[in-house]
Amino acid sequence: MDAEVDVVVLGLGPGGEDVAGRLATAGLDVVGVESRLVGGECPYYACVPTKMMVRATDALAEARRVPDLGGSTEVAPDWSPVHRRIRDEATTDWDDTAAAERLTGNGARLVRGVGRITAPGEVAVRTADGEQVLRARRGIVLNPGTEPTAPPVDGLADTPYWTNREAVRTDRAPESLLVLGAGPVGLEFAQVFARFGSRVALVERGEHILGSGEPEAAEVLAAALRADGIDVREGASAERVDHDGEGFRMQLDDGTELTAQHLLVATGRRTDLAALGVGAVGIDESGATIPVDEHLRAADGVWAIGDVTGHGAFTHVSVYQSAIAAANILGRGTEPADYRAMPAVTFTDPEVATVGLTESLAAARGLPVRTGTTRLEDSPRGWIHQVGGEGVIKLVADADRGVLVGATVAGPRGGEIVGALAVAVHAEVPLARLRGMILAYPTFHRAISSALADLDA
Ligand SMILES: Cc1cc2nc3c(=O)[nH]c(=O)nc-3n(C[C@H](O)[C@H](O)[C@H](O)COP(=O)(O)OP(=O)(O)OC[C@H]3O[C@@H](n4cnc5c(N)ncnc54)[C@H](O)[C@@H]3O)c2cc1C
Ligand SMILES: NC(=O)c1ccc[n+]([C@@H]2O[C@H](COP(=O)([O-])OP(=O)(O)OC[C@H]3O[C@@H](n4cnc5c(N)ncnc54)[C@H](O)[C@@H]3O)[C@@H](O)[C@H]2O)c1
Repeated sequence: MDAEVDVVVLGLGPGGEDVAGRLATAGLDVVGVESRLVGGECPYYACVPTKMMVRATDALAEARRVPDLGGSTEVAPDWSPVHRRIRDEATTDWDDTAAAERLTGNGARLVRGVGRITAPGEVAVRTADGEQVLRARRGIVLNPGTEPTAPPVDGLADTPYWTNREAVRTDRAPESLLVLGAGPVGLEFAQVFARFGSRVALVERGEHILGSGEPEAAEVLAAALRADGIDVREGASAERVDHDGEGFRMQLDDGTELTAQHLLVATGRRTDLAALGVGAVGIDESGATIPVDEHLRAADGVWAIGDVTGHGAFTHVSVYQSAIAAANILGRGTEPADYRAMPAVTFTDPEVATVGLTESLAAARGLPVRTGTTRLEDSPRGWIHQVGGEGVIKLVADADRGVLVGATVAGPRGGEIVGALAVAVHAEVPLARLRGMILAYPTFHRAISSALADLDA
């Protein structure tokens, strides 16, 4: 049935679900349109299930460190509790009933189908029963997220390769796995499966793993992955991929041939803006992202949030933007979006956590950059921790303003340690004040003071 409503939310990822709930709770007539699962990628195929995997692998890794520290252990990895947890606790067998009820419980309506903007203020939804047209009086919020994408490697498209979606659903760790792409997706899965006994090779065409992350952190992580037995190949490109019904064969540009039972393609994400029909509201359909202003406005009566905005493909960004967009739609003033202290954590062991700018990004912006670095294993806590205590803290300062503009922590609990540095970047705490802090002995975060000292050296 066609309908006239206040707001249509097209795509219900973490931000879309949140914005629909906020607007409906505020009394607006809201329809959320979702073609797959309410909640989006994060709870069913991404953050939550992968972090359940990581939790299990961290436990295995710590158990394997016992002989170095205090006794003996016998570790026999078993994927079945991980799979059970993902299927039963995280995703309820990839069923979104609870999320859909949460949405409707907040007063929004749900239309299941593929939506497309057909005119300003108009969304046509292809549902199981035909087409439904929704007219939005106040506006449309776009939260379509991203789909996994594969590079144009000869033969690849004809093979049954995995993306994150198949990898999350697997009921056994593969005997062997090729991972193409060493961004956060490839890195997390490569280590998880290696620690569950898979023979893993990781192929990255960039100069080093971790993409635009700090090279010092990439080096620490690459060493840890190699210690896990992963064949890490940086600066390597796949030329051809074949599948013979049993397994994969990958030809690299240096002539090497790699084989494995499964292939995970983790080379990034894309959104089909033309399929979303954004040209109907004057947005360039050929771009990779939808440009938004600081209140998430993409066009007259159109807001966009989440991965599609290009401000960081993270759940915390999607939900952060949702609050700002909702306030703007409701005519409530808010602070404009501010990404200066954007945090990101790759949940490997060691965790690699960043906030704000890397050294090269800061330099590219023309800032007078100073950096300070310290190794965690040289700190009292790292030395006490011993095995698994390796890592690095790198600080990036704007020398003229005397504040941190970025930081990276690679090490045990790096994602927690970076919280302190995120406060410093966000609040622009003067370096002199930071140096005056008392940091508990012997914590990992106390090593921040050594990195600050190095900043002055
Ligand atoms: C393996 C993996 C691990 C990750 N781990 C983390 C992590 O630990 N921490 C973190 O912060 N982030 C993580 N991410 C990123 C995170 O999943 C995304 O940033 C997050 O899901 C936010 O995305 P979103 O809100 O833009 O939309 P998405 O979650 O992508 O959801 C968009 C929704 O829109 C729907 N949709 C799209 N087009 C239409 C249409 N035309 N009509 C109807 N519905 C439509 C889709 O079906 C989908 O459900 C991970 C990603 C991956 C792949
Ligand atoms: N812990 C987290 O927060 C987390 C975890 C997973 C994913 N994510 C988000 O999901 C997004 C997607 O992650 P991703 O890892 O798929 O993408 P990505 O773009 O971050 O990394 C892809 C990697 O693949 C490499 N690559 C591309 N084409 C290649 C080729 N032909 N051969 C070899 N290597 C190739 C790239 O150089 C890059 O290093 C990220 O932007 C991230 O924000 C976040």
